[in-house]
Amino acid sequence: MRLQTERQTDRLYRGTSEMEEKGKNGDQKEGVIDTWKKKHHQLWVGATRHPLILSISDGTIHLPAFKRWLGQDYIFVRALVPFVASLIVKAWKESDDSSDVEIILRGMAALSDELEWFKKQANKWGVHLSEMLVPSRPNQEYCRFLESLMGPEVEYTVAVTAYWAIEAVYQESFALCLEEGTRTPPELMDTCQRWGNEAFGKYCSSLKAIAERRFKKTSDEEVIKKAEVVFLRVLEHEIEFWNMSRGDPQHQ
Ligand SMILES: Cc1ncc(CNC=O)c(N)n1
Repeated sequence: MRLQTERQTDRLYRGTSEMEEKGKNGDQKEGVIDTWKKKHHQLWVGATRHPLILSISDGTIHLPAFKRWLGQDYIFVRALVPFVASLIVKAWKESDDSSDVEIILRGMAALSDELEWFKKQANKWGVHLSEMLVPSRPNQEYCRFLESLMGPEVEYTVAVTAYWAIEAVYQESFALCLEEGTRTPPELMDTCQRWGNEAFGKYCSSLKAIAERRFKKTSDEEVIKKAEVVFLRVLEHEIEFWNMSRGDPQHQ
């Protein structure tokens, strides 16, 4: 069963080998993003090695926390769809490389599959995804932040950096839970596979390569500064989102 999920997800994210080469090249030499990851190491680790993720990987996760995360994340992913749609519009209008639209479109297609996956998971765990489900404050704030990035005044370079960061945090977080020697509960493996799988890792690399290519081409330092701020905001929102799922009372 798990193998099937893996293959499905793999297929969703797999691009042409040309796209994947671009992804690999993005990893080769240190770019702007790797510099930021080092410069803001604490925040990066805070978002990608959060206690909630560590509790999955060591098997001590509490089921209510997982269920809270599941319901809230479904709300978030629904809000991610119009953001990615706005990014496609920006790529189409502003990008110098026509493969960008196709790369982002694959992410969009994967979100459609993902919403179905959430419904199945909700069923499995007895989580109700109806209108009854109230978005938590950190979730509302994160969704509002996404909305602020959808306007035409936000540059493609800035928005694609945000998209990369949103996806990369989940990829790195859940990939940790799949590492050898971890004690991830078997019933949570499909969740960890969803974002931790290698094909999704490559997909994130191709988004990173787009951002890096844009940084190289721009002569506007302000845009790079704005992208860095957006990168930091994503990390902060991700940390608050994990905190909320964990059930920290001040984050409800
Ligand atoms: C809060 C949050 N951040 C990132 C992701 C990953 N993107 C799409 O699924 C997610 N599902 N939820």
